[in-house]
Amino acid sequence: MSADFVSVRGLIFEYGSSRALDEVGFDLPAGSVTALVGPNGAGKTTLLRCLAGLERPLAGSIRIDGVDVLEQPRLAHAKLGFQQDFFGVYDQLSVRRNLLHAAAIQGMNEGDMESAAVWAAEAVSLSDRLEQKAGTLSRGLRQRLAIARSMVHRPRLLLMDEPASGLDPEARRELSGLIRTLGAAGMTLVVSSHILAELEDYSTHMLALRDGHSAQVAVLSGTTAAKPRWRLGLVGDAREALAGLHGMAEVSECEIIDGDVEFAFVGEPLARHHLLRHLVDQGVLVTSLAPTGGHLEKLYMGDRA
Ligand SMILES: Nc1ncnc2c1ncn2[C@@H]1O[C@H](COP(=O)(O)OP(=O)(O)OP(=O)(O)O)[C@@H](O)[C@H]1O
Repeated sequence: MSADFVSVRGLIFEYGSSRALDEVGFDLPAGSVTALVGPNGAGKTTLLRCLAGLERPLAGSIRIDGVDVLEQPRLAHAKLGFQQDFFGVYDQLSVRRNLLHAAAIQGMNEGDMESAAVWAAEAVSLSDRLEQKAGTLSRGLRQRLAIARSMVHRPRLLLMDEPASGLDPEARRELSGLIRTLGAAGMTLVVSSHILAELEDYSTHMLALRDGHSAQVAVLSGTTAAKPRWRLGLVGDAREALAGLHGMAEVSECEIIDGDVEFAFVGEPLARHHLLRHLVDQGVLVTSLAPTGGHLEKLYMGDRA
């Protein structure tokens, strides 16, 4: 990862006399998948619209891959895609026509549009639906089409505003898989949401906004999403549980919290069963094992304190 693919300094944005972004500044490395988190009204959408060059801030600077978004918005537009709700998805048009339309809006040569549409459909696993009308797709598939539209010109940066809103758990899981795949393919992504659990799956970085102020970007891991964390409820001495967990292959980052033990654990349900069995065999008085809100939630809540 190289540093500073996205670089924001002193960003101020006001709606009338109401300040939505107040001296926001951060850097994001290339290839990162950043969870943009914050409560309702924190300024997430406003920030994304500024990054996309759709709003002009009162002050500050935004550079994307070396391009000054405020001075060269057209050049910046070529480098980024912005997915917001189902904006630009036309229900009466086929998937192919929707994608060709997006390619035309991006100013692509006519000769390149067809291959771009086919590539984008493939990237979001819609190749087998190219001739289907968008209006007949499920919500999850329409969301994928909206994402495909926003990346038809192969941007290096993809901005997504609440992409999982309104999706059922199955479609959310598929969306997480898609975002992971795009990240693994080298795309830099910024994904906003106020549901931390869904961001946990694929984010490498977290940027928290609160009342228009940004906190420092937190690194969740080098290149992959943070490991899921679990909390072990106990009666008795937590240090015994810690000793029991020591050296188990799937377990890392153990810590004692309020008499319980929290740890990162990557493994199937059967591996969890073996873990519990091992602890019980060691005489550890286990009362519960449950997933925590995860690393991201911990960082976010810590940031609030
Ligand atoms: N068009 C607008 N006119 C006036 N104020 C606005 C406008 N859009 C947003 N705001 C205000 O700016 C602030 C930031 O809003 P924004 O939509 O960026 O927050 P958000 O973090 O995306 O919120 P949510 O999670 O609810 O989508 C809020 O106080 C909001 O009321």
